[in-house]
Amino acid sequence: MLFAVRMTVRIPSDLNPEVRADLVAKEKEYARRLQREGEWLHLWRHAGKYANLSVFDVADNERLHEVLWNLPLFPYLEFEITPLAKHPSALA
Ligand SMILES: O=C(O)CC1=CCC(=O)O1
Repeated sequence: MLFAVRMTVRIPSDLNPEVRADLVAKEKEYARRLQREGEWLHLWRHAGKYANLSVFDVADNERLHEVLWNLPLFPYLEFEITPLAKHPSALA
C-alpha cells in the first residue's frame, strides 16, 4: 500500500544541541535503512521548510504506523498522511 506522508519537523529551540544532533543522525540512519529495504520509496525536502514529502510502500496501515512511530524524531514530527491509488492517466 502506498502512502504519501508529509512530515513537518518541530524540534524545540531549547533542546540540548548534542541530543538534537544524535536524534538527527539516528533519523538519517533509520531513513536510509528503510530506503534500502524498499519501504521508503521517496524522500524529498519541502523547499523552504523544515519538512519533507515521503512516499512509503508498506504492507498495511499498521506497518505505516509502526514505521512512523519508530522514527527517532517522532516526538517532534507532525504528519499529514495521504493514501495513494493508481491514477488512470498515469503511464507507469
Ligand atoms: O525532514 C527531515 O529532516 C526529517 C527526516 C526524515 C528522515 C530524515 O532523515 O530526516
